Amino acid sequence: MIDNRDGQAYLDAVLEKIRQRILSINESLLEGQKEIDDMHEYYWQNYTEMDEYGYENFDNQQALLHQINANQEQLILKHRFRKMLDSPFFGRVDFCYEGDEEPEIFYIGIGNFAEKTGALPLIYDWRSPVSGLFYDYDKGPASYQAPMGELSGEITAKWQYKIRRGKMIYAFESDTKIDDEILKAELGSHGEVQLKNIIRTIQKEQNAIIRNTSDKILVIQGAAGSGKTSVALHRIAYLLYHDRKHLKSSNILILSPNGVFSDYISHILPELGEENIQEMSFDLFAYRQLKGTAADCEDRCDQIERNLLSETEDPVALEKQSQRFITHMEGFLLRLEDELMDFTPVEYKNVTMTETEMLDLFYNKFGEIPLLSRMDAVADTFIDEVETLKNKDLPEEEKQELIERFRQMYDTRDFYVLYNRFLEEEGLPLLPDLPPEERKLAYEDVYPILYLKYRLQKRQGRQDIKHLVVDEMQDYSRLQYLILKQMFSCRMTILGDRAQTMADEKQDSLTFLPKIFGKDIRRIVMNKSYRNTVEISSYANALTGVDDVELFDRHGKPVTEQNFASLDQALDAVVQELRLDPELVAATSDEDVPASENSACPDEQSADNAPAFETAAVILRTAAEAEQAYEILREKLSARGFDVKNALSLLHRDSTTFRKGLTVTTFYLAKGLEFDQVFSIFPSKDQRPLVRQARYIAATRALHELYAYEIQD
Ligand SMILES: Nc1ncnc2c1ncn2[C@@H]1O[C@H](COP(=O)(O)OP(=O)(O)OP(=O)(O)O)[C@@H](O)[C@H]1O
Repeated sequence: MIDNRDGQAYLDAVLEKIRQRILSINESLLEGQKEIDDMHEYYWQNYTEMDEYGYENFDNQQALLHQINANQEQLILKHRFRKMLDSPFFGRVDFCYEGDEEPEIFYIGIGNFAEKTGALPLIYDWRSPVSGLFYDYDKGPASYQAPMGELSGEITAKWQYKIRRGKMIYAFESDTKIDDEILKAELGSHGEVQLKNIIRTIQKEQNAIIRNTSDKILVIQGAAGSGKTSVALHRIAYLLYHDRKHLKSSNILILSPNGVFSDYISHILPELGEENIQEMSFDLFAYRQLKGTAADCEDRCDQIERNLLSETEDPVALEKQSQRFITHMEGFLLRLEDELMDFTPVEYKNVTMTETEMLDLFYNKFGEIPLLSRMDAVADTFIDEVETLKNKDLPEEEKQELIERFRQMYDTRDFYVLYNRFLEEEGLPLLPDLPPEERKLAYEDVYPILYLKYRLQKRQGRQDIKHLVVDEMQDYSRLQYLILKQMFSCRMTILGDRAQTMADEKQDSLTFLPKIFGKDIRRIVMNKSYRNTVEISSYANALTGVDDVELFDRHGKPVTEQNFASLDQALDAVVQELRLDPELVAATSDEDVPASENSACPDEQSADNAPAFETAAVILRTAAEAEQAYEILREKLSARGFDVKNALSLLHRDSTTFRKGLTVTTFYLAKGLEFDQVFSIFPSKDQRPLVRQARYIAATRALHELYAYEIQD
């Protein structure tokens, strides 16, 4: 019997059990492999004599598949247990059930662990019902939702542990939820370059979102750095754990802003023991959907660059984003029902469909089918009639010819042409009259045309997707949400921050989302910010007048504000202030980083003993400015012997990976990411609202140090 009252003794005993379990998995993997080899052997020796109907062969195949799956499961388990050897648990709750005298002790870790399958767990997965106690309660009365109903009692003790490479680094009893000192140390550390998993320190309000299974559509408005992305990913891990039967990782889709962001978050789910999930940008999806309509489409980056380079936002582009435009388009769609059609009777092999018959089918029987797909249904009816009367099937070619004759009754089936008609009605400038292969759509036209397509043509909804995550919700227009609603009828987690809108005016999606999705929506606000130090948050919030954010009490170096005559001089200052630690940057994995550095909270205030960082970013306004800064930095840093090849990168719109070291990029590509040190460089005379937003986005990317540089020329 293991003594579970002493954390250290429990650690030693559990580590031993995990090792034993891994050994026994190794044995069963070997046996399994032998079975597979034997089955192959048997097949090759006997396949000529197997029964002619293939029953035996089928049975063999099934047995083989079964064994391969069993081995696969064992391998996954082994992988999890090997990870647990590093840190088997991080928390403990002593819970005395109502009516009991003695508390039961629950250790909580990244996954369940029991001596053998079906035995009582020695460690409970952080997502298990009982683990909710750890995140939601202090010492005292508490309850949790078990499969058989709510269980109440009292928490008599709560412990927090840090274990690394199997060694206990600290263990202490705490009576607060998740001790602030531990959270401070976690936030102050810089041992990981991508987004971290936060299971050790999930906060109560975050836990409520992660474990919410009752609301169909959760909309989270969260301040910069409040943990929205982290919470969304932990929520996915939780949902997968709780509904393994119905929900697979392939049923979840994340709409993410770009490839780099996808890479930045890609390791979290595997780290939490789940498979990775599909990610896609909405712009790429739209581009694919409009392939036959236009050769190319602008994306969001093009649009932002265009806005940045012109003095004012284009009023026509703004009009195309408006509610009025959508309402008018709905009216246009209604009128098309009549205006698009030119019905003529069809006669084929002595069978005739009159105009009256056709009108009846078109507007009554098939009235529910989208307009541009409806004629196919009428054509099918006619073909059926011909086949019945002639008592034979028509050849495929003749059928196609007939369908084509029916389709000719549409004035046009080209969405681009239809859109132009709508623009003409609205008195807006027309798109150039070009063949599809020469058309390039401006960003503001992409989604209206896609919307026309979806309203006019039968489409395949994504029935395979059961949960959709939309990150950076403030960057999607009303029309984009209407399209999402048409495509997905599943559960959704939609998250974003109105303060990080990339337009002249802040977009509060919460004002129109309920109108689109109706009563299924539950709105949650997260206004405590964890990423930045108090100094950085306060500075950033003052930039755009954000005043409703609660700051986590972690202090650091004051923000450095400085003016320079040129970009070149500002970059000299960057080179001067850059505190990247070559050892940390060169380390290829967490293992390579000395434990003390990996876990330490850097002494951010000490000038002599300046902290050494792993990531830094120079964040600028436009792509051209970022490219120029990158080239200048390459020269300056090379001259100082900096490893520019491995530790300096330009992050551009087509980048797909997030790297350690110094990153040079624009504010809109830095969105969602974070860096130990940030140098934000903007032209001081550009005080347009969009560029003020840009400064805010850049500033809120900084974890520990922020340098706000302005160029005066
Ligand atoms: N409970 C927590 N414990 C430890 N770290 C946390 C916690 N919540 C958030 N963080 C940390 O705060 C930082 C910000 O988290 P995240 O990127 O998920 O926030 P966000 O709201 O999506 O930010 P933004 O909108 O500014 O991109 C990350 O470093 C994350 O690890």
